[in-house]
This record gives sequence, structure tokens and C-alpha cells, in this order.
Amino acid sequence: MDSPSPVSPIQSPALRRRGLMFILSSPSGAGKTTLSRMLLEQDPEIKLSVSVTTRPPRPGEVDGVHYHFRSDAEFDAMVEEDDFYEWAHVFGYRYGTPKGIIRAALKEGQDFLFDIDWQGTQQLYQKDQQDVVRVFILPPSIEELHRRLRSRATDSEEVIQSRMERARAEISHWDGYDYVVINDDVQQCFGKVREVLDAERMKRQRQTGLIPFVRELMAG
Ligand SMILES: Nc1nc2c(ncn2[C@@H]2O[C@H](COP(=O)(O)OP(=O)(O)O)[C@@H](O)[C@H]2O)c(=O)[nH]1
Ligand SMILES: Nc1ncnc2c1ncn2[C@@H]1O[C@H](COP(=O)(O)OP(=O)(O)O)[C@@H](O)[C@H]1O
Repeated sequence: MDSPSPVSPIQSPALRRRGLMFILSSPSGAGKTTLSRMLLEQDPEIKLSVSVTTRPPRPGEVDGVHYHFRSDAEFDAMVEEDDFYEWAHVFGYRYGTPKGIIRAALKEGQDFLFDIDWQGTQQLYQKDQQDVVRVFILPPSIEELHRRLRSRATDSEEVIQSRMERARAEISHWDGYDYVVINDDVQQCFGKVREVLDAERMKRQRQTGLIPFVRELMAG
């Protein structure tokens, strides 16, 4: 990866704002994991919301870092306990966003990154419209998507075929997103994702505390 560009100084002691829920979705293989990792490496102000899944870990994946890997019975117990913000079936496994610390942390201004599919995006948006920012990543073409899934070399040809079929279905949900970014050159795409995040952080509606000199001006 090229040398990281500096993080723009969004947070200022004079400004207080609610945290946001930054959702990156894409058809499988379009690059959301790659982009999420870049964002987490380069932006200390955003934390990954680590999902719970019943799918087995891929080589290199660490429990508690990439996912919380749980058995079917453990997942059932969490559903019973109402521990999820949302959950969905994807590729024969279950995936869910644990409520955990998210609600309280948003109030304190912590931003969270979500790598979830369109079903989870819809559910999160229904629960919390004001904090959710929905970004959809598209590959430059279907052929390129296929090539990337093959080059990742983590799945059998059968699984790749089912991901390709599902990709078509996922792309049909692109109208449920606020922003669409094409991942052709990864650095350019990442730059655009960062621009969206920066602009969303500055939205006036998110500010919860008046800047001192604005407060003084308004007080006359
Ligand atoms: N609804 C929902 N979807 C999730 C969650 N975590 C991951 N996913 C989605 O599940 C799908 C499969 O993820 P994964 O097995 O890591 O494979 P990937 O397609 O290479 O990202 C992706 O579309 C993720 O966005 C979650 O907590 N909730
Ligand atoms: N812009 C890009 N150009 C070429 N290859 C890419 C690009 N973005 C991601 N990749 C590669 O494509 C494969 C799928 O990317 P990944 O981030 O795992 O996708 P997703 O999480 O959406 O399934 C990986 O091997 C990744 O290195």
C-alpha cells in the first residue's frame, strides 16, 4: 500500500458532535474489506463495529478482531437475549451487529464503521436514520468482480459462483444507499470514501455543542 495521506483535522475541541454509523456495503469481492482496513489504519477517529458470525474463520482472521466467531447455539442465545441491533442470513451463515457499546459511544461522539450487507443496512437505517451514512461500493464491471473473487483465492469455484449470483441481487439494492463509489483504482476510491466521511462529519445537524464564539455572537 502507498504511504498514507494525513488525516484531515475534523475533530476540534471547540466542536462536539454525535458519532456516526458509517456503512460500507458492496457485492462480495468489490473491495469493502480492503477499503475498511485502509480507513481503520488511517483514521484514528473511527472504530470497526465487529460483527458476530456463525461462519468459520478464513486463514488470517482473528476472533474478536475481524468477527466474533460463534456457534449456532451461541448465536441463538444472543438472538434470545435481544443482543443484536440487526442480524441476517448471508451465504448460509448468520451475521449480526451486537448492540454492545455502540449506542452509548455514539452519544459520546465515537464513529463506527460497519461492513454489512443491504439487509443490515436497511435495518440499521430504520432504527437510527440520523446517525447512519450508507455508502455502496461497486466494481468497475462484473468481469472484474469475478476476477477479484478468483484472485482472493479464499473460496471454491462453487462458492465463487454463488457469490456472483448474489452480487447481481445485491447491486439491485443500490438505491437504498446515500453514496455510490466505483472501486476501480483503490487509492482513488479510498480518497472518495474519505471525502464522504469528512463531509458527513461536518454536517451541521450532527453538531451537539455550539462553538464558543458562535455562542457568544448569538447571545449578542
Ligand atoms: N446484516 C449483516 N451483514 C453482515 C454483518 N457482518 C457482515 N455482513 C455481511 O455478510 C456478507 C459476508 O461477509 P464475509 O463472510 O466476511 O464475506 P465478504 O463477502 O468477503 O465480506 C458481507 O456482505 C458482509 O457485508 C452483520 O453484522 N450484519
Ligand atoms: N481496486 C482494486 N483493484 C484490484 N483489486 C482489488 C481492488 N480492491 C480490492 N481488490 C482485491 O479484490 C479482492 C476482493 O476484495 P475484498 O476487499 O476482499 O472484497 P469484499 O470485502 O467486498 O468481498 C481482494 O483480493 C482485494 O485485494
